[in-house]
Amino acid sequence: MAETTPATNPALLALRTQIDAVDRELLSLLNRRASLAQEVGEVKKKEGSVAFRPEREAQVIDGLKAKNPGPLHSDSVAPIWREIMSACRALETPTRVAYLGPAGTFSEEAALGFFGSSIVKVQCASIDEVFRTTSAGAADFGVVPVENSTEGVVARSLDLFLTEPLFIIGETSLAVRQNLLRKENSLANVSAVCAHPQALAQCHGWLSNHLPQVERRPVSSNAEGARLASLDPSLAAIASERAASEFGLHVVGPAIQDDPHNRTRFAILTHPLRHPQPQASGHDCTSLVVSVTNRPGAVHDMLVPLKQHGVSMTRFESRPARSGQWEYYFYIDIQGHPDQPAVATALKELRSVCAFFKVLGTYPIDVH
Ligand SMILES: O=C(O)C(=O)C[C@]1(C(=O)O)C=C[C@@H](O)C=C1
Repeated sequence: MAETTPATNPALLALRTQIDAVDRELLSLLNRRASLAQEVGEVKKKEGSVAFRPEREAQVIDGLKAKNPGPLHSDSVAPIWREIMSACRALETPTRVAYLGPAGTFSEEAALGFFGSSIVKVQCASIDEVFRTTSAGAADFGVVPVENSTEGVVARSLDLFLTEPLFIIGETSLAVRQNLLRKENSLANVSAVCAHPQALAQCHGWLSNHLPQVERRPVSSNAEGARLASLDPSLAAIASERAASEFGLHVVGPAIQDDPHNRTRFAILTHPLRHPQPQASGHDCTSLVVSVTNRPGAVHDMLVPLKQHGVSMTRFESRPARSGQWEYYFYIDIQGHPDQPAVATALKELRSVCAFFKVLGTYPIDVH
C-alpha cells in the first residue's frame, strides 16, 4: 500500500537527509553553472554571436554520456542536461520556437525534447505557418515533422524546404504512441474519429478492426482533434497521452498505432541571416536536395562522388518535381560536415553533376 503517514523508519529518514544535502549542493552547482552561462552570454553579445550552439550542446551531452559511471542510466543524461542547458540558455536570451500546435501535439513534445522547457512557445496552425513564422523572424527556430517510420515522408515539409529560405540546424526523433481518446470512457457510439491524416494512416489496422463503420475525419493536428472531441462527446480523437490530460479526455484505446516501433523524425529550422550553420561537432549529418536531368545512369553518376570519397549516405528519398516530365527531387542525408575535406570534395563533385543542388543544412546527429 502507498505510504500515507510521515516516514518514521530511521534508515529512510537518514537517507532522505543525505538526499536533501546533495540537492542543496546540486542547486549551488547549477547556479554556478548558470552564472558562467550568463558570462558566456555577455561575451557572445560583445562579439555579436548567437546564444544557441547545437554543436556545443551535443558535445556536452555526448561527453557526459561517455563518462557516466552510473548508477544513473545513460539514457537519463541527455534529457537532464538538455533541461539544464535550456535554463542556462534562457539566461542568455529567450529562444522562440514555432511548431504545429495547439498544446499537446507531438511537434510540441519534439520542440521541448530538443530545446528543453525554457523556451517561448510559438504555436502555429499548420506546417506552412511554422515555415512562414520562422522565415519572417517571429520565431528564432521552427520544428517540423519530416518522416514517420510507418507512413514515410511528410511531403509538405519536404516541399517547403525547396521554396523557403530556411536551413536545418538540428534533428530529433520521437517514439510516437497514438491513443484513442474520448470524453466518454467507452468505445460505443462513436460518430467520427478526428485526427491528422498521418495519425489516421498510422492506426488504419486498429480502426478497421475496432471501429470499421466509423467515419475517419482528417483535421489539421491531433491536438485539434482532441480539442474537438472535448467539445462533442460523440467524437473520438487519436492523439498523445499529453493531449488526453490537456483536454480532459479518457484513453479508451491505448497504443493503437499499427507499428509498435512507430517513430517520427523532426527537423529544426532557422533563417541563415539570424543563425550561422552549426560548427562540426564530430558526429554530424548534412542534408541536401538535388535533381539531375532525366537520362540513363544520371542517378548512378550522381552518387559516384559519395562512394569515391568514402562518404556514407544515410537517407535517399525522391519527390516528384511537378514538371510533368517524370522528373524528381532527391532528398539525401550524408554523414559528416563540409569542414571535413572528403565531404567538401564529394559535395563539390556532386554539385557539378546536378541540375539543381541545395544544401538544406549541416547539424549534429540526434544525441537523445
Ligand atoms: O557554451 C556556450 O556557448 C553556452 O552558451 C553555454 C550553453 C550551456 O548551458 O552549456 C548554453 C547554450 C548554448 O546553446 C550552449 C551551451
